[in-house]
Amino acid sequence: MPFSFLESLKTTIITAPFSGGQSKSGVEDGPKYLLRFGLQAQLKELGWETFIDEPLKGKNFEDLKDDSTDVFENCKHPKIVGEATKLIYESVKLAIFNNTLPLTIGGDHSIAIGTVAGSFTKYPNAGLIWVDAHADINTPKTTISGNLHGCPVSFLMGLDSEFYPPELQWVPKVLKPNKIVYIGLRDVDPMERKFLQNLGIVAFSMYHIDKFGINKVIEMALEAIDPNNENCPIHLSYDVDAIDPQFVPATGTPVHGGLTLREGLFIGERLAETGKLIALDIVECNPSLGVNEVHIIDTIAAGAAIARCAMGETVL
Ligand SMILES: NC(=[NH2+])NCCC[C@H](N)C(=O)O
Ligand SMILES: [Mn+2]
Ligand SMILES: [Mn+2]
Repeated sequence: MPFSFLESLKTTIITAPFSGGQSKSGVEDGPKYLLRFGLQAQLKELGWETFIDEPLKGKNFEDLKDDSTDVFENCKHPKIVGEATKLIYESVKLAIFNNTLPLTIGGDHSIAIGTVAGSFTKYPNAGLIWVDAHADINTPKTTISGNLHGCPVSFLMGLDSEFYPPELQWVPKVLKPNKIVYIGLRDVDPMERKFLQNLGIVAFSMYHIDKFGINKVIEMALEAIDPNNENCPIHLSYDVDAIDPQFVPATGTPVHGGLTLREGLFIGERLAETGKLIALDIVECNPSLGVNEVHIIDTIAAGAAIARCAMGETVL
């Protein structure tokens, strides 16, 4: 039975118009564009009862990005990242304890600090599937860019926690290394690679997708986070830059050699089929980075299609 963790098909679309985890502006418009594209109506069409929560409403995080004092060591904007992710955390918790599936639409990937902390509070044995060109497991100590969207996984695991900015010390360390699996990696920093190796984190890069095919990779990913078949729930955190920039050009840190659009959507479809999805994030759609209208539409359409596929468009 699809979506076995839900009493009925209910979702809370949580808007996370936040760009403070990186330096390019425009990614805060992702939620607006996805909604304007008709995401809510499309999910209704699939049979979902939809609610909307806007936890960052009335906040002026974009203006606060100009505050040059909001730095900690080499981390940029820890104050606003701390505040925004906490609000998102509360919203995801509320949605998930109300038996709705939180669909959080970003915004940059730093927001996953809040979404994963929220979903794992209800489902501590959940597994996290991180679809991304990047590992996002830098710590405030290892980050080269200083951008916190490159660090959410480390905060959720509590890596290098003695170096955390005060505003991010609230983050519960909910994630164990054997409960995350990556799909789509192709741009991993040297220190990130060390973490993956030392912690034994299972990661399927583009190499593995070429070698085994996407279906086999997903089977192996599912097995990695739930080796004893204990019906572990799944949180899917989907950075659209996992998909090749020829299909998803309007994103902040594009990397060539990514998933085809079909491979990217198949991940969603296959996870819908498991019936175990309990939370979903779609992040890093940045309409401002489209060179033309087609780039913007392709990117937003892909973001919406990922959500629909993961929520049963093809297999419900
Ligand atoms: N969510 C993302 N797009 N992250 C990109 C991170 C890139 C790089 N590894 C960094 O830490 O800055
Ligand atoms: Mn990425
Ligand atoms: Mn990411």
